[in-house]
Amino acid sequence: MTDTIAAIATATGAAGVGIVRLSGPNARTIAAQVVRRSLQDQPPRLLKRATVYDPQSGESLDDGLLVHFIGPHSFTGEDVVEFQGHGGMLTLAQVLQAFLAAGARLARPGEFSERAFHNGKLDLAQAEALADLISARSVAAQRAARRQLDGSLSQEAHRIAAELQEALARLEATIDFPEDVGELVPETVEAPLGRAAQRLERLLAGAAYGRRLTEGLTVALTGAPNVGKSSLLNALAGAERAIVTELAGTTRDILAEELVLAGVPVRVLDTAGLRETDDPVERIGVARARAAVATADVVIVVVDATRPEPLALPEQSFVIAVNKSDLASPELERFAPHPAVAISARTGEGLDALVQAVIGTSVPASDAPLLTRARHEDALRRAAAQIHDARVTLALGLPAELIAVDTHGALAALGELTGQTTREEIIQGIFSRFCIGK
Ligand SMILES: Nc1nc2c(c(=O)[nH]1)N(C=O)[C@@H](CNc1ccc(C(=O)N[C@@H](CCC(=O)O)C(=O)O)cc1)CN2
Ligand SMILES: Nc1nc2c(ncn2[C@@H]2O[C@H](COP(=O)(O)OP(=O)(O)OP(=O)(O)O)[C@@H](O)[C@H]2O)c(=O)[nH]1
Ligand SMILES: [Mg+2]
Repeated sequence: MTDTIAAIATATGAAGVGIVRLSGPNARTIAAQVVRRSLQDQPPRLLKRATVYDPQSGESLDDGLLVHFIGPHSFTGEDVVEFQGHGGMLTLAQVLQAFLAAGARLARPGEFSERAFHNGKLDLAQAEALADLISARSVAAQRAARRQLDGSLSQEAHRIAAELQEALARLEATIDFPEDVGELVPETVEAPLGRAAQRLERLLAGAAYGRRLTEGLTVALTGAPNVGKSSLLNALAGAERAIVTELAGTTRDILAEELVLAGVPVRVLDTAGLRETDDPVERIGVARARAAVATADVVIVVVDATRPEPLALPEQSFVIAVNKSDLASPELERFAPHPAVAISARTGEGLDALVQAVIGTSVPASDAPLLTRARHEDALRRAAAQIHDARVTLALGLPAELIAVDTHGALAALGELTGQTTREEIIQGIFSRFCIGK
């Protein structure tokens, strides 16, 4: 029999109210033992007062509200009981212990959502959206997660699948009933395949931005001393965070700022200017600067427009910011073929262009669903490649069987988005990265 699982569903820490949640076939009997009353005469989905008792000592642990849901009409699709008690680390932990002592098992991270998925309450993309919603660090990321949770991404996947099914129906009719259906009319297969390809392309166009929204980005500022790295950090933050002076070698420690740039959560690292120095403190700062730059997703190499010096370019993706454009007009050509943007940390000129270059992708304008994970993009790229193969095969006038194989492959890749065709290990990997109680 399926285990009945329990976990604290709310964040631990000082809080007004907190929830302990149970899900599984014994949820009601376990809860009845702990609150020492039957749930028989408590209607589902209705809150009622309840006191939780320690099953060993009989001592009362907390006084709160209890609600139960009868499967399949619950979040997980199983029987669910929630106790809403006083928040705080100790009380909720004691209530949880009482449920465990009465026969529940501690839930693994993501196990409630995993059960909701297996019971058809959520598809995989929606379950991922729940995790993304919880960890969203910008309003744009939160909105993307909400849209995905609503099922708009899944619906788009279903629309694409319907086009593929239409193509397959034509193909299979000519394969199975050649004498009734006659020759394949290529256009009847090409049209739905073309529409599917177009929809996929539109989704894939927003993938880079969507992934940045959920995953965020670490950006390091680097360059010679005094070029304006700290001034740029302050300009991006819109606040005087870093110390700025006209002295070279001002910054020593790494300063990290969590910003939201063009909707994307970005951790910006200001670092010490790179130079050879005898100052032992600055030397440590320079070593830390190099280490920080090595870990960044994108590096902004800041250069002073009044004395553009030769640069050591980083290994990873980077943008050259030619600063102090208010003092000297920057010659961007000298940095070709590398991406370079003229900016002034003082006047704010060029900062939007710099942010766009750093985010590395244009911000999609439409309200279309966004692909928010590498997993989605990978599955849809494989689907698009298979559709491409199917169309080529069709154009070459090859047998319907071959076109059908590619189209089936595309459908399978597409089904990974919603979990219809996703392997169990991958599904478990996805849920194991959720937080406890979700
Ligand atoms: N207390 C509490 N608040 C919560 C959650 C929860 O589990 N518990 N949620 C957890 O993420 C979210 C709400 N998600 C939920 C989704 C479905 C059902 C549910 O009972 N569904 C039934 C009935 C549907 C209906 O009446 O509209 C069903 O699907 O059959 C409950 C919560 C956010 N707030
Ligand atoms: N006119 C002008 N001055 C700037 C600009 N950006 C920075 N400065 C000036 O350049 C000097 C150095 O700026 P910082 O931001 O401290 O330079 P840094 O790269 O952080 O220097 P270190 O921390 O020493 O490596 C200061 O006097 C700033 O006011 C700019 O866009 N225009
Ligand atoms: Mg500085």
